[in-house]
Amino acid sequence: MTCILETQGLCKEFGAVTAAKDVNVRIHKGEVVGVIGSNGAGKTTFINMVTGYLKPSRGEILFNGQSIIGRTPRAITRAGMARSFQVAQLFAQLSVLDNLLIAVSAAQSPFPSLLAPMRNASRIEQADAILAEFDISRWRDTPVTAVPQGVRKLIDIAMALIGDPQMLLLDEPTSGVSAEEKTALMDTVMRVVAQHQVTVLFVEHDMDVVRRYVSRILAFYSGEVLADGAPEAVLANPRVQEFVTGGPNAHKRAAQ
Ligand SMILES: Nc1ncnc2c1ncn2[C@@H]1O[C@H](COP(=O)(O)OP(=O)(O)OP(=O)(O)O)[C@@H](O)[C@H]1O
Repeated sequence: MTCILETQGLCKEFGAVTAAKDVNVRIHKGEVVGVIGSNGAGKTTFINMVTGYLKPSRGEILFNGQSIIGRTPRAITRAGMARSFQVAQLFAQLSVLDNLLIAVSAAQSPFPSLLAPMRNASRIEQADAILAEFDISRWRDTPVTAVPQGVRKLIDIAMALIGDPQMLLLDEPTSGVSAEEKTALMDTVMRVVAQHQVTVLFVEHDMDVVRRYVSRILAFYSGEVLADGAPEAVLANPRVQEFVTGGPNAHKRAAQ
């Protein structure tokens, strides 16, 4: 299997707080990896370092074998690694189409000009195509403020996919989305990323979602990788049950 992303001895301290401690991870092309961990375990810190939003205190990050330490988020996106955020980063007053046109324009030009017309036929065609892939074309001309939370999440992920990345990092794609909507949302996301043959790493708190979609789990605790492997093995790991999931039947107890 070809390694697409590797971290070596990745560390991050915020004053006295250790948010990442000697994180060594190898992600292979085509994997769908779930990142789990309780609040404050270091999941977002890991994603922020890998995507250039946060400078590691120490360690190395290789994307397709090349060091990306010190590169800007924009340079990392252009190299083929895109991301979405816990809270969708959208222009709320603009229509869904206009948000996508901004992403298309940014992906086409390294220095998008404010004077260049954003609405040209080929850009609109590209934006319409991705809306159709995510099955959200009916929201095309609606301002983002008026669309449901689940659709906002899809728009954010659609924007990340515009530049045709090789790898996509999703920070809590189902946060803020109702339990009933989660499966439909993730079914859509996984269908589209499979069509684009993108390697995916996503942070998720809902173990039902994790079990359903991932081929591998990375479990974080206190800035360290506590377990890394097949979902059944990681979720059955006593330390993961103690520090991350709260026991084998925690999700059933929480629902009672
Ligand atoms: N900018 C920052 N300044 C100071 N401390 C920070 C900063 N960002 C994160 N931390 C701390 O680093 C640790 C890891 O935080 P991180 O946000 O990565 O956890 P997380 O696993 O993503 O949590 P959650 O599930 O709540 O999003 C926490 O103790 C957090 O308070």
